[in-house]
Amino acid sequence: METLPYDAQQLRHLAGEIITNVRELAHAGWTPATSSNFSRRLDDHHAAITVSGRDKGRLTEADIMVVDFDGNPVGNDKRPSAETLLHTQLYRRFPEIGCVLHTHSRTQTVASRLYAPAGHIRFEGYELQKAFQGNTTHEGAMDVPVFPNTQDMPELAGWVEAALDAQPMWGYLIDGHGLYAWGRDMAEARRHLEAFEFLLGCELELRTLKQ
Ligand SMILES: CSC[C@@H](O)[C@@H](O)C(=O)COP(=O)(O)O
Ligand SMILES: [Zn+2]
Repeated sequence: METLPYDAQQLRHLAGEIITNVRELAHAGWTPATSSNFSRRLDDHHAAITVSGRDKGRLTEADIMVVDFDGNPVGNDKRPSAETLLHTQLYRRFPEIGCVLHTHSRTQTVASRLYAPAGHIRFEGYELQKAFQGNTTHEGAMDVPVFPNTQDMPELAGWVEAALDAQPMWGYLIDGHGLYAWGRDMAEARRHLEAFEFLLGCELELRTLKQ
């Protein structure tokens, strides 16, 4: 029998966790038309990630595959998410990161369009800023980068890398595309994702009300 370079039992556990959580995100309408992708760190060299193009609301174990941190399939010949590099760059750079979530909600997409010219969106004075790991107060500003969209993943990953050099962050937007958020485990990454969604929604609503 082939010996796999990762723990197959752990993969099954993480795949189950991805399937359950992503089904909930899909039912919230955050993964329209097969968009979005999701991953968990397996170990120091491998991640479990969604196969490209699958309906994220109906994932099964067959829709989760293993890649190395260069984005190459390991132990399978499936096609990993088109945006695999945006996941693996985080696992490679931050050993503490265990989960990366990418969604395409309407709120995220509209906000990305509105704030792309500024290059960031600022959250200031929200109690929910404390949902982000390390934040202990609503005081102070939190800038979430908004990158241009491109199909050139190494280019996009380069912009993300530069932003990570400049400031601690738990997520970013891509113009006309969606949101990336991450955390040490699934629960933390989801908390961050939900906090981003809520705060972006508040900013959009305030903009409308103020007009
Ligand atoms: C279906 S359009 C969205 C895709 O182009 C992409 O942005 C996305 O989020 C999903 O791509 P995938 O390759 O399935 O991981
Ligand atoms: Zn996407």
